[in-house]
Amino acid sequence: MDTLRNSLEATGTPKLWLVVSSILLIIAFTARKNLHVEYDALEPPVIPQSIPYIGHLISIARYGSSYYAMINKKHNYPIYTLPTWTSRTYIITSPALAAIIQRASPKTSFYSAILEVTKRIVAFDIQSMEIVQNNANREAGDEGVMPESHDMLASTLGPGPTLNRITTLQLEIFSSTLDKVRPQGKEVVELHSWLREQFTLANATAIYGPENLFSMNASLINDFWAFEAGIVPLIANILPWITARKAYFARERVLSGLIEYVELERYKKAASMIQKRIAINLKHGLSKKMVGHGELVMLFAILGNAVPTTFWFLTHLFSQPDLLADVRSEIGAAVTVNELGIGGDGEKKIIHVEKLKSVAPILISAYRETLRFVANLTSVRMILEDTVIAGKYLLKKDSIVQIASGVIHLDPDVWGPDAAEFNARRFLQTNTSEDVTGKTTTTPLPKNVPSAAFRAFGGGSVICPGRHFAQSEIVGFVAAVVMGFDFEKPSGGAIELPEKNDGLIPLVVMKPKRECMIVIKRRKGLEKAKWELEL
Ligand code: HEM
Repeated sequence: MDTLRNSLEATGTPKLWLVVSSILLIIAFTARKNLHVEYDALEPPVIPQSIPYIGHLISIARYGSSYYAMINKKHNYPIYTLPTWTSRTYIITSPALAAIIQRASPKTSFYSAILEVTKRIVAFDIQSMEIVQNNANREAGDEGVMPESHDMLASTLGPGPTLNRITTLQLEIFSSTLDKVRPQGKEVVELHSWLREQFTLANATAIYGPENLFSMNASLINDFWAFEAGIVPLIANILPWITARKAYFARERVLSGLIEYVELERYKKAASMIQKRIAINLKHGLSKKMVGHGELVMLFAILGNAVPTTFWFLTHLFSQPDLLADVRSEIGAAVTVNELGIGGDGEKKIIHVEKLKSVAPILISAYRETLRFVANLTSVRMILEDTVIAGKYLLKKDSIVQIASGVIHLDPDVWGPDAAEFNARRFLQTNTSEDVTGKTTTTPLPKNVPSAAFRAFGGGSVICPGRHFAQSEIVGFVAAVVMGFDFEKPSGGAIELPEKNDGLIPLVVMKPKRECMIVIKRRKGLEKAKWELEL
């Protein structure tokens, strides 16, 4: 308890694992009798824990996703059971078993697993939870908040004119915000914060319209990221106004902005996917206030992974000068040049983002490799009925299954002996068919790697619907930065790759361990160029 007090006094916010472990320890000793869990001999092997009932929970809170890697190093099971509190979680580390679990089945459910977490993220009230949980697993057809919202997002964010409209707008906004970045001399920026600034308003404007909450009140941008940084303690929900003080009050302000957005019907100027989403929620009886709350999880989905993915994509490119030169030369083939008209100064250079798919295979391969390298999000499902998978593992009703993407992404048996290294060319293939012999293109998966092994966007019926948008915006943005700017260390020379933080609970793509200060400047000889992104 002294340690807990010291930690509180030193930081104002205690470390989550300390709070969780202290509280769980007290409850465990008082409620010992009710916590006994029987295991069936057919369940996956049980990993013993050092402290009864709570050992794994404390370790997950303390070591985050690296705890799964630690267990894997010791046991190397394709699936195992982690006893947790009054139940168990099954952890899958084999792509073959992941493929079985992510297949649509009435015995497993994504929504039953995530809606409780969503409730804690967005602070839904009890009535709203009843509404969103109603028919979430399509027991009675396709009506209900979750089925309708899922189908609508899958269609509006799938390839086609609606997606093209949002992407075009997003790229236009990036072109104009990047054009305003004209560093004077040796301008030093913290890269992650700089990217948050570039993405937050651009995404919100393209998707939530010109009257989005951040355009109406710019201070909410910092509040959104303060909420995001404290999302795990908010989900733990143990006196969050004390244990996650900064995030809790920042979320209150963002929620007020979202409620105002809905009440004043500012969404009427938003992209059609947001208009439709809000219409579905209102139709099913959510109050305007709770519809506002619901948009917080959407903002989190849009921004939470795109920003850190862009961070790693850029740092990998700028820390390897040879790779950077290769990528610049590839992107050059997707650029057309126009002289600026009267009053213009320099050249207008247009990067054609769709064209990058065919002319810039190393760039696209490096994007996928970045995702493999840093996306350690676990896919979760709830087991709705006792079920046996692969003919031998019994999974018990009401348990959670997690697919440990971080472990699968770095498994040498799946990706080869260099699995732990970043290889920008991993997703390249040389065509052998007669018409295009010798032409190098990007492949979704290297030879012999099963599709369930690339887990950045999850898989199965709930695979991330934003993946097409994410690729265009991230690849487009990175292409413009690479062509227009140079990054250097403040002390000079190529930047160093920051260390990944794998010690957090994996709700989003990994973040860097420390701040990453860089000098940003326009490329020599191209200082006056105006870069534009077109789909
Ligand atoms: C690099 C960027 C991104 C990554 C790595 C990512 C990753 C993921 C993952 C892992 C899931 C869960 C799938 C599963 O468990 O099988 C997911 C779901 C989701 N993502 Fe993304 N995402 C990204 C960008 C986006 C963007 C830009 C949007 C919106 C425009 C978006 C919208 C969603 C939504 C709405 C869901 C929930 C799907 C459902 O309810 O069926 N994501 N994403």
